[in-house]
Amino acid sequence: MSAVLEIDDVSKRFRSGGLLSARTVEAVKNVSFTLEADRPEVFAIVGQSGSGKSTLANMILGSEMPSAGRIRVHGEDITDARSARQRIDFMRRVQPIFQNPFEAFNPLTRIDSYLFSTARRFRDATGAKAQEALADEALQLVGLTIEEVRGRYSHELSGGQLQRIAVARALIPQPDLIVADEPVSMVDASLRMSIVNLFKDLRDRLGVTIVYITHDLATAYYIADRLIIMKSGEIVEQGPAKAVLDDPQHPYSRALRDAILPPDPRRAHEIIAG
Ligand SMILES: Nc1ncnc2c1ncn2[C@@H]1O[C@H](COP(=O)(O)OP(=O)(O)OP(=O)(O)O)[C@@H](O)[C@H]1O
Repeated sequence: MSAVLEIDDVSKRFRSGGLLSARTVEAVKNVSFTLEADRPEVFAIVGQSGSGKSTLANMILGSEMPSAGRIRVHGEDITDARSARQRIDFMRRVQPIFQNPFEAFNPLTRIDSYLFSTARRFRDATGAKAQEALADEALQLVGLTIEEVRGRYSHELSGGQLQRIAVARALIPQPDLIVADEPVSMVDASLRMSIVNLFKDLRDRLGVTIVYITHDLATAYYIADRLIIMKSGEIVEQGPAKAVLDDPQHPYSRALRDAILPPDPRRAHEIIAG
């Protein structure tokens, strides 16, 4: 069986500055890892600000192209030119969750219409009834119902509820890979744990592989099966999340861990809940 995701020696360089002050930033350098299809997991990409996490996420989502290396989703090279049909198929299989749920929804647009249009676009649901049924099914997977959401606008819902709805929207296309970039950092501490647990639940109940991008070692310790730790675009350490964070080998990972995790990291859940 092919891998859900193969990142093969991927690098990304950006040119910035003006004509006279042009410089090149190596945001991601020679990163490789594979997420197997027969083993759904939460795979964390951990690092401080500027370590290249979002650039890597954007390349997995196809919104940035690598400067070098290959990215394959189910064996298909997404760095190759693709037809519109292939692009839609890719978007169905790989769904993003972003940091700020308030920015994910236009305040003037009813929240339910996002779910209905996703059902129309990715599941060919043409009638209102079919769209509602698919929206409700996805909302129930995240602990909500269509009754709680129908006719409402983003300002009428909490950050935690909106992030659940963003996850529900991402589930409608029935993806096998979700790329979540700092999905709990803008959610109230009191609701953070429930969102974090939701990702574990999607892995276990639906078999969805989650790429979880974070600067927060406590949530990574709590939910990730495996992780990579990035510094200045490079992987400095990788492996099973708990083994790496219980006994980090690289000085950078040790410093990160000592700064963020409690002396007994098994108490990470206390930090997440605030
Ligand atoms: N479009 C761009 N043009 C120029 N430089 C960029 C661009 N995008 C990112 N970079 C640079 O690449 C490096 C990695 O940035 P990136 O946003 O991927 O890091 P990050 O780990 O996600 O950080 P954060 O957690 O702050 O979002 C940084 O030095 C950043 O300034």
